Amino acid sequence: MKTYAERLQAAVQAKGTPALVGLDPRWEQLPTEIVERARSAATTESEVVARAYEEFCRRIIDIVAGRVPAVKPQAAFFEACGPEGAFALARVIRHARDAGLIVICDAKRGDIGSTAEAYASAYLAGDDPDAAPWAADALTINPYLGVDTLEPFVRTATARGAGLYVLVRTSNPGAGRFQDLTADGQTVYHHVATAMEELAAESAGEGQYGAVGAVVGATYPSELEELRQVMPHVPLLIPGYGSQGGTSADTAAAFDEDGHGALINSSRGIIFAYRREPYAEAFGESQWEAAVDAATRDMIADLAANTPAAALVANK
Ligand SMILES: O=C(O)c1cc(=O)[nH]c(=O)n1[C@@H]1O[C@H](COP(=O)(O)O)[C@@H](O)[C@H]1O
Repeated sequence: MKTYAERLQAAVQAKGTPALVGLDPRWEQLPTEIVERARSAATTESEVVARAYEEFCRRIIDIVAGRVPAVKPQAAFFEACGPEGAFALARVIRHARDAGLIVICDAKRGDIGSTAEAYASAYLAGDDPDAAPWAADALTINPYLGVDTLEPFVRTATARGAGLYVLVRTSNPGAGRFQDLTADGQTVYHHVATAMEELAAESAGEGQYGAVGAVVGATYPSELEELRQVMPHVPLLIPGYGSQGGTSADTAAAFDEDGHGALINSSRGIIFAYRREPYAEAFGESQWEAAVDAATRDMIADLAANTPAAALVANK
């Protein structure tokens, strides 16, 4: 069995980019053709929405699978349409895995240890897609309940070759209200980072990166720089690029000199590219898939031009 870090590194190297496409389907922004097809095929409103989300995400996966190493389905949007949404999410994850992509399920779970165990076995399939019903390679985790609640996730991840991304310094405007509080002379996020580094170093073995990753927002570049120093064994997931204002240069400190160590996520900026310039003018809604492809290529080029991810292209 390969570890998550090994599989991730191979996927990033093969595609030559750390770009991560976020699958955040939003009803009001879906192309009309998809909405209409779903309406004609389903009866209840939640069936219509779930069917539309599934088709939209499958088609995005088909476009980006040749270009990027990973996708990040956002569970919230699927959960919002009830049981049909849960089935749709499971099928979208499968489809992405069948397309050879690493799948990070963004469900931000976290609970007392015995409950965390159930979450871990539900989501963390790791190397074997049949090992869990939501067959993800990795899962986002909320660490607020304490390190003991992370241990069941770490055990399952290590046993199955799966990964975790623990919220350390989030991208939202209010992130600092709790995360920047200081205790024992350090910020709360710094304490969380120190604990994640210990867990990652334990699971890294001989390798540079472990199974325990961290989420750090692109919208806080100086915190990102600090956190990369604190967590040398921790693979990073960086949201906030694009729609939230983070730039490629803001993410540069996340990478090692070979261009590994971080995935940079963009969700709305890619999947709804047809709704914003320059893609709206160039493609429009009728060519929304071409807009997705162009926005993905532009993001890949931007990361290669302004971050150490350039080394991935050179070594491809
Ligand atoms: O865990 C995450 O992915 C996450 C953490 C964070 O600090 N900020 C953040 O935006 N996210 C997620 O990343 C995605 C960002 O979407 P866009 O702003 O559309 O690129 C959403 O699915 C968010 O839930």
